[in-house]
Amino acid sequence: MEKIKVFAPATVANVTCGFDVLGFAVNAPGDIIELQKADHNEVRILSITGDNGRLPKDAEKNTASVVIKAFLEAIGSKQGIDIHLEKQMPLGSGMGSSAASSAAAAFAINKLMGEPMSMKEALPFAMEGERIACGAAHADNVAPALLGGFVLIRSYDPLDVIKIKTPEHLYSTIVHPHIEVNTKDARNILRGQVPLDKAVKQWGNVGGLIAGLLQSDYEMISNSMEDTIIEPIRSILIPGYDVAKAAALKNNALGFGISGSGPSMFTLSQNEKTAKKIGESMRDAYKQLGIGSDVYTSKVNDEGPIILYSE
Ligand SMILES: Nc1ncnc2c1ncn2[C@@H]1O[C@H](COP(=O)(O)OP(=O)(O)OP(=O)(O)O)[C@@H](O)[C@H]1O
Ligand SMILES: N[C@@H](CCO)C(=O)O
Repeated sequence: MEKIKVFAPATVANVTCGFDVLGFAVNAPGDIIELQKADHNEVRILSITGDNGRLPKDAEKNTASVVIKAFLEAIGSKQGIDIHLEKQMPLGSGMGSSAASSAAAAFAINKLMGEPMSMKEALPFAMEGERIACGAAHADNVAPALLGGFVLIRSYDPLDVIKIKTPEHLYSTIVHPHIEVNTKDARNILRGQVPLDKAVKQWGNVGGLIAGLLQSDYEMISNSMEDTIIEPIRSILIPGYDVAKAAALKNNALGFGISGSGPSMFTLSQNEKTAKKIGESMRDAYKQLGIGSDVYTSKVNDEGPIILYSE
C-alpha cells in the first residue's frame, strides 16, 4: 500500500462519573487523514483544512504527526510520510478533536505499514498525541476513537482497556455550544484530592453504569449518570449548563453530563426519537441564551476508524 485515507470518529470522554476512564465513540463528526509514502525520510504535514489556520503544521506539535513519528520509531522504520489532514470538528470542543486526529493517524499508519500492530498495541502511540494536545496522555477519547465502542480504561499502568457492550438501542445526543474550552485549562482547575465520601459515590456510579450497560438496564444507567467530583467545578466554565441540563432531563434523557472537558454536553437515551427531541430542546435552550450550537445524535459507534480509500 502506498496511500491511505481514513476517517476517525469524535468521542464522548468521562461519561459523567468516569473521569479519564470511560469514553465512547459516535458516528459523526470526526477527522479525515490521508497518508502517502514519500521518498524522503521525514514525517511532513503538507496540508490542513477545516482548522481556520489554527493548527500547527510543525510535525513535532500536531497530534497526527507526533503519533506517526512515535509509531515509525517503535517499528524501527525510516519511511517518509506526507500527511493531509481534514479537520471536520472544532478544536477545544469536548468531542475529542485532538484524539480523532491521533486515532486516525495511528490506524492509518498501521495499515500503511502492513499492520505490524493490533489496535490495542497501537493505542499507546495514539495516546502520545493527547500528551502533545493537553499535557496528559489520557486515553478516554483516543481509546474509543481507535477501538470503537464504549471503552473502560481499567488501568493506565499497565495499560488495560476493556470494551463494554452497550444496549442495542442506546443513543447519545451531543450539544456543542459555540464557545471554546481548552482541555489543558479545564484540567488545571481540578483539585488533586477528592474527599472520601465523594469518591465512594463516584466509584459506585462507575460500577453501576458499567453493570447497567452490560445488562441493558436503563434505570441503572440513569441512576449511575451522576458526577459528584468534576461537574461542580467544570460546569462553571460552560454558560447555560444548567438550562441545557434541565431541558434534556425534562425530555427524558437518561442522564446528562459534560462531554470530555466541555463545552459540549451529552445525554444518553433509549431511542432515536427521544435523542432527537433532546437535541432540539438543548439547541432551543441555547438559542434563547443567544448562543449558537450544533447537535449530533448517534448510536455508540462500534466500528471506530474506517478506510475511505487506499491504493
Ligand atoms: N491534529 C490536531 N487536532 C486538534 N488539536 C490539535 C491537533 N494537533 C495539535 N492540537 C492542539 O491541541 C489543542 C486542542 O486540544 P483540546 O484538547 O483543547 O481540544 P479537543 O481535543 O477538542 O478537546 P477534548 O479533548 O476536550 O475533546 C490545541 O492547542 C491544538 O493546537
Ligand atoms: N478525561 C479528559 C477528557 C478530555 O476530553 C478530561 O476530562 O480532561
